[in-house]
Amino acid sequence: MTAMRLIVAGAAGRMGRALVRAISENDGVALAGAFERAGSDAIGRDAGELAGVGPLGVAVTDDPLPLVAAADGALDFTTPDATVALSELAAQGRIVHVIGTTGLAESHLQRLDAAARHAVIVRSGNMSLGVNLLAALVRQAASALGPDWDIEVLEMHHRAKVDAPSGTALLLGEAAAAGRGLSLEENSVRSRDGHTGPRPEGSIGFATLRGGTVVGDHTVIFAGAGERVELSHRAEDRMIFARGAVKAALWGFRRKPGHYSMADVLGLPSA
Ligand SMILES: NC(=O)C1=CN([C@@H]2O[C@H](COP(=O)(O)OP(=O)(O)OC[C@H]3O[C@@H](n4cnc5c(N)ncnc54)[C@H](OP(=O)(O)O)[C@@H]3O)[C@@H](O)[C@H]2O)C=CC1
Ligand SMILES: O=C(O)C1=N[C@H](C(=O)O)C[C@H](O)C1
Repeated sequence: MTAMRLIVAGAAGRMGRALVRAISENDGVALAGAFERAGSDAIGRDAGELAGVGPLGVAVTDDPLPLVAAADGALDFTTPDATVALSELAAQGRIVHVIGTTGLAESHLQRLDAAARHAVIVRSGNMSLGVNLLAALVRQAASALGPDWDIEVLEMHHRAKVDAPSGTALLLGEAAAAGRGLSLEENSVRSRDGHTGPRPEGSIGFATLRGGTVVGDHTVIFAGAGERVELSHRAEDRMIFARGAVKAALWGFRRKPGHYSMADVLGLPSA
């Protein structure tokens, strides 16, 4: 069987390098290209050397267009604007676009939906098996525990993370809201400061911590009268996300265009 040809966006980034490593360890996929932001110091360097797996004969470029034309899929953990631009190329090339990028606004999501008419988009705020299982458990707990249990989502990430709450925290919030039959948008409290007044009934709160090199910690707290239930996930290695992204690409290969989630890939209930 011929390997699925994958390209990596943001190949010099923290996740980009993990993605190149994940591709190099999986015989079902092959690295067909790697690109970075124009002006990046990584342009011209070998993607395998950047990733620490030795030379792979794939130089980092700054032009995704010819790469998309010769690929079956793209793995993309970059920025919202870069992701939307790549989704338009993925639609033209009718390829799989696996998106891990977080911090997307409604306007970005609308453009991804448009691209998903022709591309197979698999997008998730967290590509790990553990977090997607956690989301299913959170949904179940939110439904079983009932409205007098307050829900708070706590997350901590490394000092370089630029968006908050994390994509995972929002995914877990969506799962909790689905379990309660609520809209997250209408019930979330994303920050607190000063005289906030008491906690609005039925709200889902978010708290964000940043520091050091933390890969990603998430806890959903169900706080009842006199007791608490806490469901947690701790990511110890970015390879869990990268291997999940490769799995998503293989799942999406030759599937019909659409906007899918990691829950679809893993066969788990989605929020
Ligand atoms: N869904 C999931 O499972 C996970 C999602 N993430 C998300 O992935 C994203 C990236 O995270 P991380 O790897 O830590 O961040 P990094 O900043 O380390 O990597 C992002 C890379 O993308 C590059 N880039 C920026 N613009 C473009 C462009 N137009 N074309 C190509 N490359 C570009 C950056 O280049 P430069 O630095 O030169 O600007 C950088 O090398 C974040 O949104 C993060 O939240 C992270 C882990 C898991
Ligand atoms: O930026 C990160 O690092 C991570 N981002 C994702 C998120 O926003 O949830 C996933 C993971 O927690 C790491």
